Amino acid sequence: MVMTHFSRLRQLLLLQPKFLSSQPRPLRSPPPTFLRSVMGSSSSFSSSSSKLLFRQLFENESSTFTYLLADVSHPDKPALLIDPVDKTVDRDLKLIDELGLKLIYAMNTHVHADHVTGTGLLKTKLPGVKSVISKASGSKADLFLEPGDKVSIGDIYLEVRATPGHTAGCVTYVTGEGADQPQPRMAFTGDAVLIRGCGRTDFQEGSSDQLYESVHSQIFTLPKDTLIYPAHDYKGFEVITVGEEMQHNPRLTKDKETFKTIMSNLNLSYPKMIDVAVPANMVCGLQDVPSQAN
Ligand SMILES: N[C@@H](CCC(=O)N[C@@H](CSS)C(=O)NCC(=O)O)C(=O)O
Ligand SMILES: [Fe+2]
Repeated sequence: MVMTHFSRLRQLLLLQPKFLSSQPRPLRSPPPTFLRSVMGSSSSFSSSSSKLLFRQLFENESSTFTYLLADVSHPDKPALLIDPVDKTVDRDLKLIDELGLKLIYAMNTHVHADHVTGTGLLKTKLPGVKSVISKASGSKADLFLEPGDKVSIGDIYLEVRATPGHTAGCVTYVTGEGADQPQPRMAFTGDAVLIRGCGRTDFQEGSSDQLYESVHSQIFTLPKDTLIYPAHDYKGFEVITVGEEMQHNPRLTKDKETFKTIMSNLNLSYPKMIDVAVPANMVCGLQDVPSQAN
């Protein structure tokens, strides 16, 4: 499904009329607080916005972060997942059930090369969930995003920024601007920016020139206190700020030519699962079930 633009203020929420409401918000009990805790592969923390529920989850084999966001002040508690992994779908669904959330969107930042996305599996287990990816990815999904699009759950939204370079279709999702939105802002950078690193650029139409431009124009221009949540971590980090990464990223702080030299000398071996993962992820992770691969 290709969506049209309306002043780039379009929100995917419009496709979910039940979440459109002009009614005043019902009075509710004191807002829940979500204190930071690091327990196994899951963590959460408080936001100045009482309506955001946030969880950072980890998949050990591919070192992938999955993010759960929900608007818990909305009666339906609408939720979305960013970069779910097939192997941890049951964990994610159990958590969603325990928290009483309604999963609306299963989103990817890009076509992953190292693991199979959980979006297709989520759709089979929770019919009604919409898979979401950038139009530029060329992958199958229910909803295709373009730069400037907004994905809403309740009153919270994610803005889509094109950050190609690791792959041609990479996007970064940034929480909305404004008093009503989570502060500080949060940027889900996929593999564009990793903490003290960045995504490799040697396959999937990767380009170090493009990645450098993407990061410097779309991510390092965000407020310095913006929290960066990457798709992977190989070094024991969980979250960092834009300001800190602008100062300490060993690759992206360099000038572009030095960056390109660094990137062409990484000498990384290909991800073990690349030959399985990329074809699977081009069809939402369900290459063997074509009728459900959207
Ligand atoms: N060893 C892992 C793959 C590690 C890898 O290549 N990671 C990617 C992100 S997943 S496409 C990457 O961009 N790494 C950058 C870096 O500097 O490490 C496996 O076999 O799966
Ligand atoms: Fe990747």
